[in-house]
Amino acid sequence: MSDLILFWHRRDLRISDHTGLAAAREKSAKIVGVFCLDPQILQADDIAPVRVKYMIGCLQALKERYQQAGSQLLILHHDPVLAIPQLAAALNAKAVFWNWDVEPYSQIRDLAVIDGLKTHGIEFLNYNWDQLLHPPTEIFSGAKTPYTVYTPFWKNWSSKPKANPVTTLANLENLTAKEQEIAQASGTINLPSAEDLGFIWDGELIISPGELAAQARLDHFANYAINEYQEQRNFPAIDGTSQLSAALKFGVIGMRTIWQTTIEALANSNSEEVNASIKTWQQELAWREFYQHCMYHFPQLAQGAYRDNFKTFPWRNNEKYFQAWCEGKTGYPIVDAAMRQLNETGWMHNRCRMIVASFLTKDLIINPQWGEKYFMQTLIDGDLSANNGGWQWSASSGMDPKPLRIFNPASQSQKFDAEAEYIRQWIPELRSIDTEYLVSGKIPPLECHRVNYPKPIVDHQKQQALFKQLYQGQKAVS
Ligand SMILES: Cc1cc2nc3c(=O)[nH]c(=O)nc-3n(C[C@H](O)[C@H](O)[C@H](O)COP(=O)(O)OP(=O)(O)OC[C@H]3O[C@@H](n4cnc5c(N)ncnc54)[C@H](O)[C@@H]3O)c2cc1C
Repeated sequence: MSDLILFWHRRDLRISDHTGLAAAREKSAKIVGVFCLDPQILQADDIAPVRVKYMIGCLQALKERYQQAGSQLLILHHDPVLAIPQLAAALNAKAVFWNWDVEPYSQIRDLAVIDGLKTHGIEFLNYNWDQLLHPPTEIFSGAKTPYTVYTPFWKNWSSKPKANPVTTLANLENLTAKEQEIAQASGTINLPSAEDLGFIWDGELIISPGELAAQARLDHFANYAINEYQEQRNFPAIDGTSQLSAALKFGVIGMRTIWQTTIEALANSNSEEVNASIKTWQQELAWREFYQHCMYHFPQLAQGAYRDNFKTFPWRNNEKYFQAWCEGKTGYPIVDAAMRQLNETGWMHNRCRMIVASFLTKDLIINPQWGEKYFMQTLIDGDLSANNGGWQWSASSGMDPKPLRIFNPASQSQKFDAEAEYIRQWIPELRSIDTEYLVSGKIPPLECHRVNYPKPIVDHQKQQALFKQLYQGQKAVS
């Protein structure tokens, strides 16, 4: 058996601050990366072309990083359950390493890959939780159960010491010429483009792919916006958040690196306000981990409502309303601006994600799973755990202890887009309309007609009353 370790990348598209790669490096210098384009994932109906384009860009960057380190990244386009063990066996690899993941599909697939490797007598190592600061097997309540409420989770999670970034790989050994031939004969291919795979995204990528770009984004955020994050993160017209979500989804930047940056920022801070801002950002990072822990411990979340009274909720599911919501044509300016930002860029501000999700579920009374899926079909950062967590929170169907949360689109606009800058940015036909009308959502019908903008498709007051009535009915039957 050779010294070769194949490192199977999935949501860890980088070589710096990578715990799984560091563990492999302790065993051998001959490490070759492999990424498998999984047809079962790519053929699912919840894939966003913009996300595939970003991922392919990250794979291109990862290829270059491997080359700089002296090795290479192999690409497969096949069922990994078969392709990974076959490639490892053909190359006579000593072992296959990868990082563990919380998603139900990944866990089942990984166990099947392990079985395949065992039949070839190939070692494997999969216990690193590289994408999290604390694995879901580490944070439990006093009763030794997983947390279902964020605040006590945060208290426990934040009190634990965090690991430092690990050393970046260098001076690796590559495959021999003979092994290159074997790899090719075993199904490795050149990296296809997103278009080759059938995913067409005509727009620009608003987030540059690759670990160097992610590091630059983190540095920029840590130098500027992090200091005012607590105040500015809520205003969608302001560039006040990190926009690191896509990089975090694909593991293009290490969590330890991010956390260390926050510790350095705290050390350099000279005011209580800045400290509070940095801590608020740390709490957002913890929300990400909370939702991943929840998905690991409660995989049924991926199938629908967590709370019993939402499992049989009588959603109205009006297809026309849903279409209007998707297209940003509901007649509610803040909702429409947000949906158009999503459709045009593949990203949406967090405040607006909450507004549109509340609107879909509480005003249009549409099953949150419809919205969750549409987000997955359009978001550059679409991620099962974070998306599901966000939708269950907004629909009140999840673990959030607050029983019912209904956002009023008008008061959300008045608070967070008081000058209607965000609305005007994303809805060009409304640029000439008075701010007061835009933020209140009460555009006179004649003005709507003049600029060819729809009148509100539903009445917020009536719909929220109806939703509450349906909710009370459900409580009574559950
Ligand atoms: C209905 C809904 C759906 C969502 N879907 C997704 C999704 O598919 N993918 C996704 O990454 N986030 C999702 N979020 C969470 C959040 O909106 C985004 O992570 C955030 O807007 C990304 O922007 P940012 O990187 O500038 O965030 P920042 O404010 O800079 O936060 C830093 C990082 O913390 C994490 N984070 C922040 N807020 C949350 C949160 N509420 N839940 C989980 N993680 C968080 C993200 O990784 C983010 O990049 C969703 C939220 C809602 C309400």
